[in-house]
Amino acid sequence: MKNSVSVKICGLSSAADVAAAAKSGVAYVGFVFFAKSPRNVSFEQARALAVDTPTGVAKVALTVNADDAFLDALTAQVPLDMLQLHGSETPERVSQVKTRYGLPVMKALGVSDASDLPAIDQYSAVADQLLIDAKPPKGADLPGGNGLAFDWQLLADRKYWTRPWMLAGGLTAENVADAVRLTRARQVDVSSGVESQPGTKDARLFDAFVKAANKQSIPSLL
Ligand SMILES: O=C(O)c1ccccc1N[C@@H]1O[C@H](COP(=O)(O)O)[C@@H](O)[C@H]1O
Repeated sequence: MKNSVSVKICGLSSAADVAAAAKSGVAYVGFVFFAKSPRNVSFEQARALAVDTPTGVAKVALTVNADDAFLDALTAQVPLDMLQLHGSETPERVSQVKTRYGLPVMKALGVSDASDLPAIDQYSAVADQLLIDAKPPKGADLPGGNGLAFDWQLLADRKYWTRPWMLAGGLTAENVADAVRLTRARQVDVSSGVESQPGTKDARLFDAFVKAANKQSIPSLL
């Protein structure tokens, strides 16, 4: 049966991990293009991984405040299905990227308290998808991928967002069912939670994560 909560595993850097993620039933695989990240991959590495990604699994490139020169080179060299903008890109920049590259754009937005929620609406008007992640701690090297969760209760009473959205931040096989139940997320994203150490995925955790994400799913009426 098809998973009703779509899972993205981010920060993949080996062909074996991409194959294992696809076998676990993920909807998306993510490749990180951010030099400071332990999950950073080169365009050449990503191209090889993307070419081998099974049809039906969307290939997402995660970038952080990337300029046009970087995105021109990335999109020319790596076959992609989506761009994930994980920096402080403005709504105007999201629109520019969408127009220039003709790819769906997912904008990541950090949440630590209720005051972070109104800004999400501005992006809802321009991005194809939203990714709601924990805000990184002050002074952190990485704007995401820190294995930190935020208070999911903040999303429990949210008003309707007009775009599909994904929940991220500190998710693991142990907590993702609770996160889905509280937030009613239909898509979840994980990186650190399926790793044995930063940057090293543990493919044995992929199945457990995908299963746990779907544990609380509402049964289909069909
Ligand atoms: O994973 C990274 O190294 C990374 C680097 C820069 C920006 C975002 C990054 N990861 C994204 O962060 C979230 C949450 O990750 P985690 O599960 O808490 O480790 C996820 O969207 C990753 O795609």
